[in-house]
Amino acid sequence: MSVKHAIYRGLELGRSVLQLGLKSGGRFAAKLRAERFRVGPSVRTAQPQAFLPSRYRYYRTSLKGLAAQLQSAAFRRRFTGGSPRNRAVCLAFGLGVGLIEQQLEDDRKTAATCEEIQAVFRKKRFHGPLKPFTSGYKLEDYRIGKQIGKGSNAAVYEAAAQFAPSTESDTEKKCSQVQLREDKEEVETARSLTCCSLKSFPMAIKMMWNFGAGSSSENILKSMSQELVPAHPLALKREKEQITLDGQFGILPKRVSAHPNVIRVYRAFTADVPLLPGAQEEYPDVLPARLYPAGLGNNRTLFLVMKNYPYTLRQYLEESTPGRRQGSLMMLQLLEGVDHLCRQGVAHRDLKSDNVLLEFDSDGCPRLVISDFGCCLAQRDSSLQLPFNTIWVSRGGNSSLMAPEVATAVPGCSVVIDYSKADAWAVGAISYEIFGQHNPFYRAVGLESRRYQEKQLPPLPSSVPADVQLVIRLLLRRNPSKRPSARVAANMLHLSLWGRNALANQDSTGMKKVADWLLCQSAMVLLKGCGGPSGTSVEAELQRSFLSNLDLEDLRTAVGFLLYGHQRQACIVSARSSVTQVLKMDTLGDLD
Ligand SMILES: Nc1ncnc2c1ncn2[C@@H]1O[C@H](COP(=O)(O)OP(=O)(O)OP(=O)(O)O)[C@@H](O)[C@H]1O
Repeated sequence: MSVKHAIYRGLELGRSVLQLGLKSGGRFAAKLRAERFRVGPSVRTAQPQAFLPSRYRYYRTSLKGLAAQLQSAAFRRRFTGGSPRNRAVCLAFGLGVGLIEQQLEDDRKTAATCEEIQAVFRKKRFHGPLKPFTSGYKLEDYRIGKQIGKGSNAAVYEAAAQFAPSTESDTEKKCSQVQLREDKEEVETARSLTCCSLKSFPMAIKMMWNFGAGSSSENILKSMSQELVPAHPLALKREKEQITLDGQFGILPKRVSAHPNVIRVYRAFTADVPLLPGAQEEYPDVLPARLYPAGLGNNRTLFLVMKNYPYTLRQYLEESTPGRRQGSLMMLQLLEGVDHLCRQGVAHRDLKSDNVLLEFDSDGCPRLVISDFGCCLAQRDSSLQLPFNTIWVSRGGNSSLMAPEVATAVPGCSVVIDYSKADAWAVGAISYEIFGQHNPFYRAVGLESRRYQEKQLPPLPSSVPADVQLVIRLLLRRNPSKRPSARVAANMLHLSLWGRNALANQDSTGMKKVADWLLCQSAMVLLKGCGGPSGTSVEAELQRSFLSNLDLEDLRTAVGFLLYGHQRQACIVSARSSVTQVLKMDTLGDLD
């Protein structure tokens, strides 16, 4: 073996040890975090060694031991005393081990940076879009306007509080700003009409259709409990809450905290079904016999009060095609919303463009809000694993957008469906609609989530940024273990939108440049937050969401995916690259 070869082999060996080190380092990151919280919130006040978990300390000590051995006389005699080849191997191996130490130190610093940033941004909690109000637990508390939507389980009406006569509100101001920014004349006319309506009726009331739940409030709340997952803590009247918490009728479902991209239910109450506009023409069968003799509905039902949004995502996309940046921001909001739900142990299970509501921020950027939790999985233990032992267990709504692992599950005694990445898959499919294409899993294209092959996915237009195309392709991977989580996919979009410079000349192991970028980004978001209304823009909300959920491992995975995508892209663009090279990279990508 030549000296050149020997150096090469030594470095390879060192690199392998380094990679092993990084993997183990990652596994210990969570422990490291836990330990740090035990010691105290500030890293600077603790001695670096004090917050290292014991296995991590052991690991570092072993590596140090290894390095020491390398320097020991016996070791030197054995390897360095011989040929130049042995000396080269030894030198390179030592270099590898030195790199590990440095890498671990960098990792520790980056993890600490992530946690400090996270702590700062977690303190600023998001409060819902409507101003808090104290009344509103009865149907008579509201003025009800025209019908604004209808699904298979409910009709939705615009509403205003009787107890708060409408004044020049925030909604009004926002509307006029949106109107000013709108350039297309016809859209302007439609939107100003919508805005007038939103001004008079800033709320929406969803009246559930009640067939089988009976007419007692407890039974209604129990059978429609999933609708309460996005409910405000004060949504139910105190006594009702007590009955449902302590009474014989079981407990309320878990509830998710407020998030800019998840609907907030402000009030939930039961009341007698009223005869609302269009009821006898549009949904006579679900009315109680008192209102329509042939009706099959029960006398009482559940009402949910929310903010009134001017569009659903589907309606908006029927009249507009978002540009590159706006489309990326819209997709990112869905991923942030899904990640928020996942973290709280909730899977929506019925994501589609009708179940996403849309309004505009003060800059005219669409803000997306995930709504309709009627099919969600929200288990008390926050697990996203559903035992699937009989065909009577519901897999969720809308079978066209059911992730492959859900659609192909066959019931059996120890079968469990894992929903942790199912909503992220649906976001991948909806993203086609956001970028002006047919959803590949609807009739026009006709793929079936049960049996499609990834290579059958239709190409996206070249106007869609390459990173976004990569994220969509990854989200639609059949195998959930090869699919990024919503968090990782969101991180990829954040990095692509705001952190491209941090990725230049970056490899997936060293994260120092990314950590520096995170610090700059945090400072910028904090400054913007102090500067007034820009703090409530969609972009600012997204950046805060990202910074409050930082995790080194998720970030590293996102960087890895993006770098893989960039290399692949460079390979394709390069005139010299051969098809086999690109194919080889794709196989590698499939393996990670
Ligand atoms: N807060 C809201 N603001 C404005 N429109 C709304 C709101 N909530 C619902 N809608 C409209 O009402 C429609 C039906 O609402 P929703 O999807 O919640 O009903 P559903 O019967 O549970 O639907 P599904 O058929 O998906 O089960 C929506 O597609 C939308 O058009």
